[in-house]
Amino acid sequence: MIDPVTLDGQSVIGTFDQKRAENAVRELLIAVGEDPDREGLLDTPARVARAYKEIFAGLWQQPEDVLTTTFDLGHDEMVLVKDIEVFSTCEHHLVPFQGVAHVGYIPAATGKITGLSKLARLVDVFARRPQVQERLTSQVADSLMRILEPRGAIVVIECEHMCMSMRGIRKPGAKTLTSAVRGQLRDPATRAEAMSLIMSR
Ligand SMILES: Nc1nc2c(ncn2[C@@H]2O[C@H](COP(=O)(O)OP(=O)(O)OP(=O)(O)O)[C@@H](O)[C@H]2O)c(=O)[nH]1
Ligand SMILES: [Zn+2]
Repeated sequence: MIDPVTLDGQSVIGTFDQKRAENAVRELLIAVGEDPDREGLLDTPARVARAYKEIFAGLWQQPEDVLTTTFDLGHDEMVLVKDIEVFSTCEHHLVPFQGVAHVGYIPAATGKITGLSKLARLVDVFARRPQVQERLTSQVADSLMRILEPRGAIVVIECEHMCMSMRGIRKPGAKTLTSAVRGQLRDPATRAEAMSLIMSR
């Protein structure tokens, strides 16, 4: 057993092991009563393992890897990117949750601004891990605060969880909203301005 390493509040114990993932998928197929040696399933363990490598690629990335481009535009008012598509995986059932993220921040007067696409890349770093929506939301906000040192940050995520739609309680269409608000965006007027931008269609 490798000692866990804590990444942004999430501990991981190693890097991706393709062979081990293939063996696990083969075992799972046997466990559900399937024949992993029938023609249609022959390549499935390797294929699923590769898919998991992609789906969980964020486990081996750091937010610093994507918030690279920073520049000083002298702009010190709110920047908000909304409706960023999110695909993540619920850590309780390993099925997807999907929706949108809205990410905003107020740069410091002399502070750093990042490229708009980097905010979407930041969401992906954390979404591509086994997740709960609350932790995903706060990881995005906390890493923005740490790396860009803005005056404030707001992250709102709206998702449908397949573990609530396709199984269990079976309530398709139910949406979970989570928010993480930091720094000056906690001020009621500033927060209200951000929320009205987020909610406007
Ligand atoms: N807070 C939170 N809960 C989540 C998230 N994703 C899934 N869950 C919940 O995690 C819980 C796991 O509950 P358990 O009782 O251990 O599992 P279960 O028997 O499969 O529960 P059901 O889904 O109610 O059938 C469920 O209530 C899920 O809805 C998430 O992102 N955040
Ligand atoms: Zn779940």
